[in-house]
Amino acid sequence: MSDDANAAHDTYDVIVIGAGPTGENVADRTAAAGLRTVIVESELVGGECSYWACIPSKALLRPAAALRAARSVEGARQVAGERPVDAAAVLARRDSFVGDWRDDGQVSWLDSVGVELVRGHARLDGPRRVVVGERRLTARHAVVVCTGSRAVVPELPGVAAARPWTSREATAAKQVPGRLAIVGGGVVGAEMAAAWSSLGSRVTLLMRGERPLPRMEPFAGDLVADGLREAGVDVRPGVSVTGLSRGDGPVEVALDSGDSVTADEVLFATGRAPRTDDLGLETVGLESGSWLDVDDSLRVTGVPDGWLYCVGDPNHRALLTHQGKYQARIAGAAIAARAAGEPVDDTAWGPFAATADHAAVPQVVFTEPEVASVGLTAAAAEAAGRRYRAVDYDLGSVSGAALYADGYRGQARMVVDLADERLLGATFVGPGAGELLHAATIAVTARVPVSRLWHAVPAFPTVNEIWLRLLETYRDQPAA
Ligand SMILES: Cc1cc2nc3c(=O)[nH]c(=O)nc-3n(C[C@H](O)[C@H](O)[C@H](O)COP(=O)(O)OP(=O)(O)OC[C@H]3O[C@@H](n4cnc5c(N)ncnc54)[C@H](O)[C@@H]3O)c2cc1C
Ligand SMILES: NC(=O)c1ccc[n+]([C@@H]2O[C@H](COP(=O)([O-])OP(=O)(O)OC[C@H]3O[C@@H](n4cnc5c(N)ncnc54)[C@H](O)[C@@H]3O)[C@@H](O)[C@H]2O)c1
Repeated sequence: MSDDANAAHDTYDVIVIGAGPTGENVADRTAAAGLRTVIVESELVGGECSYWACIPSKALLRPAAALRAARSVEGARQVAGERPVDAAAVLARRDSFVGDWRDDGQVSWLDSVGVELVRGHARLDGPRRVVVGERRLTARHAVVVCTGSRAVVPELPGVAAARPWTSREATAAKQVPGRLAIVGGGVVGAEMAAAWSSLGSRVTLLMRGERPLPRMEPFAGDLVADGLREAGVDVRPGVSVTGLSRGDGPVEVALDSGDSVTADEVLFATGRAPRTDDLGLETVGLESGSWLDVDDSLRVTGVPDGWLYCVGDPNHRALLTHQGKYQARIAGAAIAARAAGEPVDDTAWGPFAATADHAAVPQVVFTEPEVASVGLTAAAAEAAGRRYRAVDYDLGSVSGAALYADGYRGQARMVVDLADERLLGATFVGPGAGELLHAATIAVTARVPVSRLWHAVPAFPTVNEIWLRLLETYRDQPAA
């Protein structure tokens, strides 16, 4: 092939960097719109979510949840018995969910939707240009950064020699450590404490704040802390790690209280950083290693001609797979419309605006009890200066919950905007609460008036009857 032919071959309509769930979805959308699309991946097609995050973590958590569900119903309890999960079988099931860390299945899918794959580390090299090893790719319409995030480990004395786990090792470990210390009480810390304690580790959860899950309603963190303690986790709020030491044996984790914790492994679950270093951002006037600001059509702000997009974790809007995939659908539609010279109206809630990122982000934390939330918490509504009312109800007191599990314990809250009596947010905590969430997501997204929610009748006897109780409480008990 002549040099000219090679150059033409490496010109695409759209170049996507990173084949995690968000990159795959952008590429799928632009290819479906008839745009010649290439995706570049430096590790495994499927990204963090498929191999070291969502999928393996949920695979580790689910068997213990199933066993607890059986044990919480008289009649089934007697058959389920007292034994813990079979750790080897749980790890083997996890391995099968991650395809033994091989990406053949996802590569075939890319092929089936007409997206070309280039393996290697991509770097920007000026406007619309991307370099991958020897290959130089050029984009006619858009380059989309979908590079995800990585775990942040704080720089503490002795941390490197302690060989700490991050979320990667915590989701991929092949052996159950006898003792596991976890630093950080966010979502990863809480879920991994639940998972590894169910697999037989003696877990100590160290957190600086009062309770786990500090961004959620306080009752959520309190109920999760109770659940973890009942599962045998040593939950220690209000402590900071000051240093670590490790020789050939266990690791010693020193605390500001003067105490220390001895463990076989230590996991740092202390937040994420964007994978935007070593990406050539400086060649297009952006700061290397920074989170990338985007508009609602996911275009990076401050880049002339609007050819650069960023979808998923590195735009820092919501570090969640489903939200990144939503952004991918929006960005894909906007890229295709702009490429076709069609007008892109990015009015809120239109096809080219990721408006839900600002108003209705759902999340489920798969601990015992589960936490399911969408929209604003009461504290966030307060901080946003909204006139709101928080309505609380004991989730365990609805008939559906009593039938679902003996002694069902849980709590629900809805946050109502008093300006127009529509939902701003909702949180449900309890066994299986994740499955309650989507009705709330629809109510918050569609801004359904409370008066109309009265007509949305929950089936009897399901846990969804909580909606009726929350609405009755809102109607019958005037705000304090
Ligand atoms: C332990 C854990 C559990 C989680 N559980 C959930 C959950 O249950 N539900 C949920 O919604 N979210 C969950 N998350 C969050 C979720 O994993 C992320 O939000 C999601 O993976 C983001 O997708 P992404 O496509 O933006 O990035 P990623 O999945 O990180 O994919 C990015 C891809 O880009 C590639 N890449 C990076 N730089 C380059 C480059 N320069 N060149 C080429 N390729 C590159 C990477 O190799 C990677 O494959 C969890 C996170 C963690 C850590
Ligand atoms: N089920 C899910 O939806 C799910 C599961 C896991 C992760 N995720 C996503 O992944 C992202 C990352 O999760 P994460 O738990 O790593 O981050 P996070 O930001 O949720 O929590 C990190 C916690 O570590 C604490 N921390 C930071 N530095 C510390 C230090 N030096 N010492 C002690 N504590 C420290 C922070 O105060 C915070 O509470 C989250 O944004 C979450 O949305 C989602």
